[in-house]
Amino acid sequence: MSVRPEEHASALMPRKKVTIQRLHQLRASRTPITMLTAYDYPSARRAEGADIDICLVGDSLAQVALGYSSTTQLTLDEMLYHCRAVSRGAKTPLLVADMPFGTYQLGVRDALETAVRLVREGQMEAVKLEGNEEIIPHVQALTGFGIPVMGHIGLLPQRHASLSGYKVQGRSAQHALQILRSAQALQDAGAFSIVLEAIPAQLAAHITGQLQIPTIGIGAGKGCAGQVLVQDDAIGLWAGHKAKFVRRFAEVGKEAAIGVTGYARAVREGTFPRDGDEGYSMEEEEFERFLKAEEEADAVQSS
Ligand SMILES: Nc1nc(=O)c2c([nH]1)NC[C@@H]1CN(c3ccc(C(=O)N[C@@H](CCC(=O)O)C(=O)O)cc3)CN21
Ligand SMILES: CC(C)C(=O)C(=O)O
Ligand SMILES: [Mg+2]
Repeated sequence: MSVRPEEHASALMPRKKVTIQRLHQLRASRTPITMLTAYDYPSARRAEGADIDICLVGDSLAQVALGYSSTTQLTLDEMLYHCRAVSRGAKTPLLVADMPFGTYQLGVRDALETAVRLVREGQMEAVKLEGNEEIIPHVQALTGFGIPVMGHIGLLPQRHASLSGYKVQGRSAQHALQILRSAQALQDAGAFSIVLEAIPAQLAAHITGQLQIPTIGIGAGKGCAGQVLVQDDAIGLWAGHKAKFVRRFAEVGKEAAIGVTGYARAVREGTFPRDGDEGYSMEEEEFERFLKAEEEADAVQSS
């Protein structure tokens, strides 16, 4: 197989920062956009190493990295802490952070304050908000001040209570139309891209065709301009619920369990560490001198 010129170049040269303009080029050339979550330095390094286009510090970290029962428990300070770690590990991908639940609902001013903190303290380059018409003023204000905004429509995990769970959205003609209108309104408000979560593939493909900005799907079929997954789902590290749209491209969780149980067993069996191996030693003569020195010091003290 021949190596395409851009692949060859990327192997030799430092990768070029992914910009919003670059995302639009990818969409125009029908090259699928890759987006993946990262919650910390090592996961960000993996995203960087795989040439991921957009690195998302998703509020899914609430469940996946912090053990909360839903994303609504996450605080802005917790999100900022993870954003800083990700920004140290991923330099090339566009860095996007979810606006945590409760950090934009109180008003446009609240949204601006949150987004400014994510950019300034969290070192993020763009923010993502879940919502439809009700967030249009927020999107207009943020983009008006030059903070790029990614929309997120369809299944909105921050609203799992009012949605009665994590369910596919837009299966009726009426609801599908509402989702299309939301997408158009978000584009008009200045969003640079929109995540489409858990909606029928036909609807996602139709919305993608109607919009100028790239759509990024999760459980939305292959007709989107790009795809996003939670990294822990993609590498088989998340042991919790597996949604229908998840594919595990590796089984890291199983490997990790083998490593941890193997370590515990070896320590208990006395096979780790081995004599001489896996440790440090000093010259036998020097150790003898040490024992003698100890003896002499003890003798001086007891006299
Ligand atoms: N590990 C992880 N991956 C995610 O994708 C994710 C999170 N956590 N946490 C925050 C939200 C929650 N998400 C979810 C959670 C569950 C389903 C789910 O189970 N959906 C059903 C659909 C059932 C239906 O209506 O037909 C499924 O069976 O896939 C979907 C998205 C997506 N986000
Ligand atoms: C799954 C993506 C779209 C997300 O919002 C998250 O990880 O929080
Ligand atoms: Mg999210």
